[in-house]
Amino acid sequence: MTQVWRATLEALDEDGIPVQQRAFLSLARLVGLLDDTALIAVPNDFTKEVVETRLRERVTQTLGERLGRDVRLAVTVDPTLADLPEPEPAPDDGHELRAADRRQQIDDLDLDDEDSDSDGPDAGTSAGLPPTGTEDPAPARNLVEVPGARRPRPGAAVPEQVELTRLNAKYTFDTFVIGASNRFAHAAAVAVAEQPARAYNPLFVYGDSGLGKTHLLHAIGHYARNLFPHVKVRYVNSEEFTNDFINSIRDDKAANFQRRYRDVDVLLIDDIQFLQGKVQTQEEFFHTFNTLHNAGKQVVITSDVPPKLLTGFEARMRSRFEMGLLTDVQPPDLETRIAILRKKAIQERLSVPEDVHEFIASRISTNIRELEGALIRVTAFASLNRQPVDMSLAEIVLRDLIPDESTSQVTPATIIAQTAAYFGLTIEDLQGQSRSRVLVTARQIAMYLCRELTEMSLPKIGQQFGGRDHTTVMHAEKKIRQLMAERRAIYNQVTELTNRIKQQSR
Ligand SMILES: Nc1ncnc2c1ncn2[C@@H]1O[C@H](COP(=O)(O)OP(=O)(O)OP(=O)(O)O)[C@@H](O)[C@H]1O
Repeated sequence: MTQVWRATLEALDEDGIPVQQRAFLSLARLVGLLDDTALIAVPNDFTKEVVETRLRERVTQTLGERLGRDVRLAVTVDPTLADLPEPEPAPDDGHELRAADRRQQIDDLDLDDEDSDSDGPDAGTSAGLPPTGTEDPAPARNLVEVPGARRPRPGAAVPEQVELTRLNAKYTFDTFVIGASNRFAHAAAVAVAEQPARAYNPLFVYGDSGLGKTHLLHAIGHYARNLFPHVKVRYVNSEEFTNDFINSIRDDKAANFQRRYRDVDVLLIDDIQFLQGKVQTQEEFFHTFNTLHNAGKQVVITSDVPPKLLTGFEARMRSRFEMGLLTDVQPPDLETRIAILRKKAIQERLSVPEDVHEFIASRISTNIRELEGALIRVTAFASLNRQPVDMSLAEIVLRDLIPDESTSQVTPATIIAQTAAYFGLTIEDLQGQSRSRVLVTARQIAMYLCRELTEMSLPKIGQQFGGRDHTTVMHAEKKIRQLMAERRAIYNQVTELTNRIKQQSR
């Protein structure tokens, strides 16, 4: 596959393809072929748009020639392609710096990540070129099988025409720690995956933010697909469902939309509370739900509250949600929190002594996302300072950690305003389209902090930043975590900024 793609690019080069367009193609990977459809993965929506519009014809023709048959292109976004190897860490830059110095620090880091912000066509880099991608072809991950498609091999994928969606590879039952707080929800989720539509239908899982609902949904999808390779699974956040619905009306593609959601065996719908008050979308979901349920297809729903407390929903909808099994997830007890940290440390290959796990688990009790965030902070600090992870280090890093209750007062407005002030930028800068290195990094830090310090969903955070896509927020979170582990300057900046925001929000 790699060779065919390389040959295609070489042929396009020889053909005299403009350098800008060539640069976009260097970010793309040929990840699979199914019948006459070639699946191309690109790192962001902007590259997808360019490949699908300006480059489609040339690529289709050249690739077809290399393969000796006619092909069609399907382009999918895989944000992991945007992850670039980083140069060596910068020296210690200290804490007390002015805004201009902080911007300079980012500029000095030699980050090559302008691609990370996958927004509109006017969002090009200063040179008008996308950055170069990694040379290794990244496998398209977590592609979910769809009607008529064969089960994808590892590293291969299925084309978009027959529908394709994503599951997070990390969210499996294997990586899910069972404790008293989630035992019932876990057992119900396993039962549903083992017997879609025959165990409990719908399965409705509710509970506060960061307690593993999304994790369980994805795990159901993975496990069901492993057991029944031909099962068609679709995971969707209810905000994406809403956007998809609105777009389908706008583009007159209602039939496509209905096929996408009704022609599945297992529909996993996350955070249903976001449909609150959206009358038309609810109506559409109601029909989707009924169609699937009547056809003996599985529906799994998550929410922050039980159906009875879902305000802004019609009674007929709430009663549908109660037809199957209701289960909640509770904050984990201390033992479960420690077990989650242990598992996370093993997963991320972090060496963390037992007393540090216990210390972190004792400090953070109500949100597993925060628990993981604290572990990452401690280990990142240790690696930056080339120190072993021990209690005294953990105490220093978590000293300023303000108890959970206060985090609910942190708003995205505070985060954006504080981040702008910290870097000497304007709020419009952070919400706008500029892709200078400093702005991209500052924006990513603000997105990361929204993810860490608020309970907002990815799409909601994206909206706070000029209507950016949820994948941009996901990428920002990952990027900043990675930078914090590798760059002392970024670690210091994020820590200092976090403290300011928390002080401000007290
Ligand atoms: N029991 C568990 N074992 C291991 N990891 C867990 C567990 N529960 C949650 N996590 C981890 O905690 C993080 C937050 O979980 P998740 O996103 O599933 O929460 P959520 O309930 O869907 O939150 P939200 O309502 O904000 O979307 C994820 O990284 C997830 O993998």
